[in-house]
Amino acid sequence: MTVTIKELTNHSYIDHELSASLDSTDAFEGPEKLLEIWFFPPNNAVSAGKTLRDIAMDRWIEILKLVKCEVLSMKKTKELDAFLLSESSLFVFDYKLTLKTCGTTTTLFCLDKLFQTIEQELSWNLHKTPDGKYKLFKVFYSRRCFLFPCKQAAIHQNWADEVDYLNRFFDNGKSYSVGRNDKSNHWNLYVTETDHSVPQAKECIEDDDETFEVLMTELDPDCANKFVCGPDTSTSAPAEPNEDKGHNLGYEMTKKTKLDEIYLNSSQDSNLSFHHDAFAFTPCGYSSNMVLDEKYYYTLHVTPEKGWSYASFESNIPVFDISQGKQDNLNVLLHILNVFQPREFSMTFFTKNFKSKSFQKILTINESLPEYTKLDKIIYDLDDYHLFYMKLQKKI
Ligand SMILES: C[S@+](CC[C@H](N)C(=O)[O-])C[C@H]1O[C@@H](n2cnc3c(N)ncnc32)[C@H](O)[C@@H]1O
Repeated sequence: MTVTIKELTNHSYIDHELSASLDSTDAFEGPEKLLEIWFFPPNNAVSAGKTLRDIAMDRWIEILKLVKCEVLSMKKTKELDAFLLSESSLFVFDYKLTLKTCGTTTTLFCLDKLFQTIEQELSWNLHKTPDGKYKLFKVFYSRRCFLFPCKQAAIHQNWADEVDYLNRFFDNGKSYSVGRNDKSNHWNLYVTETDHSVPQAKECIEDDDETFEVLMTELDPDCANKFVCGPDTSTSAPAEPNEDKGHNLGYEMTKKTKLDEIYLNSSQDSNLSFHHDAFAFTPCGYSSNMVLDEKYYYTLHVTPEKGWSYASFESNIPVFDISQGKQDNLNVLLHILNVFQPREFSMTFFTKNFKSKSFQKILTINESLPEYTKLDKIIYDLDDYHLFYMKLQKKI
């Protein structure tokens, strides 16, 4: 069950007008700001009331306006809503969300409105400290160094200002600068200490949450070209009223580059469900969300322009477990590197389970990448997560 044309007409929401009008020819900041908020612990069963997935589309549009991005389309699955944005993606689960935005978006400016919306629309009583800061289960905010920091708005121009801003909302955050600072290509992380006072079900099942991210720069020009569609010269309307050119081309790019075949479980003979949504920008650029087994996602975003080419991959799929040991993150990484062939890339892997086969495999992953030299390799023991970071460069 790899990507099928049928899925093109299977959106829960689609903005055809926006899809037809997006165009950009300026230098573009591919590297994303990544915000992940866990309002309650995983598998939380405390709240029998509304969840984040009950927030209406027009509310999300208002919240995202503050971030300076728009919703292109959305797919609802049994356990998550996957939004494809004009600048990357938003994934909304019952009690957590992941917002990934690139360009000159102002990600953190949505926090106030987001919390207000949650309190008003969902009647959640978000816990606060006496000085009015939010006590949420866990918050992550991360990004690599920007390619064009001066183009960013206000607080996003430098990490210290972003941390100050986050500290206005949370009182238990820690900030890390990961990797060499002298090369202007390190990676930053802000993470709050897990708040165990947040109410949770007595029999809350501990989740082996893991996230794998690969951030690539200086893509091979031929590989990058596969994500260029050129100026829109067509005057004809899309074949189907439920389709638009951006989504049609996104589908074709996904198929041609085999980005729908990264995980074995998305193949025909798998019994797990697979949903996808992809968009090709004019004249170039690509974004896609893929959802496996109704609750796991992987997302890819590509800025192919020469001079600032960039591609990112992020996944919360526990590949070793879900494939019953047939596939691991090395196979996933090799597939991605083959599609983009970057000159440099960094990867991060978060897991709660230090002893898992996935984490043990990741620790030596560079030994299986003979074309690349390791620049940085760092492990952090963070509260209840372990973080692995590695930066690599192609051998000349
Ligand atoms: C949104 S996509 C993917 C961004 C992503 N963060 C990445 O990894 O590169 C960005 C690519 O689409 C192109 N693009 C074209 N029109 C755009 C628009 N209206 N908004 C954002 N990107 C646009 C950009 O020039 C860039 O090549």
